[in-house]
Amino acid sequence: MSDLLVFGRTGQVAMELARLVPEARFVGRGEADLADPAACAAVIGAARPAAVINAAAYTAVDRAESDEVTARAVNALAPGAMAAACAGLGVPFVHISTDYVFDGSGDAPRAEDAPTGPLGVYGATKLEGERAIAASGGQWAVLRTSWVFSAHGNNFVKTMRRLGAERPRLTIVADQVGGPTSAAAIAAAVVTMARAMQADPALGGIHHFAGAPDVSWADFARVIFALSGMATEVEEIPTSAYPTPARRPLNSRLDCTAIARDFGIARPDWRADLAAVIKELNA
Ligand SMILES: NC(=O)C1=CN([C@@H]2O[C@H](COP(=O)(O)OP(=O)(O)OC[C@H]3O[C@@H](n4cnc5c(N)ncnc54)[C@H](OP(=O)(O)O)[C@@H]3O)[C@@H](O)[C@H]2O)C=CC1
Ligand SMILES: Cc1cn([C@H]2C[C@H](O)[C@@H](COP(=O)(O)OP(=O)(O)O[C@H]3O[C@@H](C)C(=O)[C@@H](O)[C@H]3O)O2)c(=O)[nH]c1=O
Ligand SMILES: [Mg+2]
Repeated sequence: MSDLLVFGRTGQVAMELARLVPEARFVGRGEADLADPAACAAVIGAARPAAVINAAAYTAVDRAESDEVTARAVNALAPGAMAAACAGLGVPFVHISTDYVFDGSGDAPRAEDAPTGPLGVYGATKLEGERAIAASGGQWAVLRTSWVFSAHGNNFVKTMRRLGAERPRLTIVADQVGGPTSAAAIAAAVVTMARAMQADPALGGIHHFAGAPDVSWADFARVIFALSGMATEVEEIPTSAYPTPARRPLNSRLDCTAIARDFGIARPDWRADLAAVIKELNA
């Protein structure tokens, strides 16, 4: 896709997009700061791309609690401005959102129309972004995903390998359950969606996409250590024993049937993707 414009250069998903569609135009912070929504719209207006993917966001969940103004500009106002600019050009806009728009109650996987109820500023501003995009009147899609990992940037896999190398035993929450998702699988999904939307103007809307099977962070950590050949022990703790500025949902399970039906995209097995990422980290 040579006429594709991507917001983000250095993030996990942006880096995987650069591998997948190197011919796309990648817009970094130096070219458009998402704290300045009008600047983002101006970049789209000047470039006149055939489709836009937004892979940039304010993802520091705890920091967002004390930095709400910036988090809102980046996660809500800028995506809204991007979607409006795409609507003006009549081109598809694909955005990425999060399991943190939900309150995490119960233990059933959530469908796209399940009631939202973010527990913190990050989730609340991401939800505001979804709503601003939906109000744009153009052709848009929002991919809600969870627990992203890759060989680049900050993520739980890299944190575990760093902490596990320093300590024989780690305490990890076992009552938060979700689907770890590789940035590579997300990149492939959003490119597939953008292409399909170009071909069919009726396609779009919110779609859930997460790796399978669902696991707790503690179980995820155990597989990270096993595949890394590390002997680090995992002690299971409840969320109440791991206080953080932002509350996090306990149940992050996403029902991913709609994306299979509408776009032919299946849930990726995170264990296979994790093995590939660990191989890359070891190389
Ligand atoms: N990480 C996760 O676990 C999850 C992420 N998501 C969503 O997936 C998407 C991609 O996330 P991921 O790849 O992990 O994100 P990362 O945190 O790895 O990267 C974020 C990207 O956004 C850019 N960015 C942040 N602030 C600004 C700004 N003010 N102006 C311009 N660029 C900015 C960063 O640039 P710079 O390097 O210059 O700061 C970076 O390229 C996001 O929408 C996120 O909300 C959804 C579920 C889980
Ligand atoms: C480092 C560490 C974390 N934890 C817990 C904290 C948290 O509940 C869980 C995961 O830690 P993280 O810092 O990766 O959590 P967090 O940054 O909140 O991850 C989230 O990021 C945003 C951007 C999303 O959209 C979500 O899908 C999710 O991936 O593990 C432990 O229990 N022990 C530890 O030693
Ligand atoms: Mg984090």
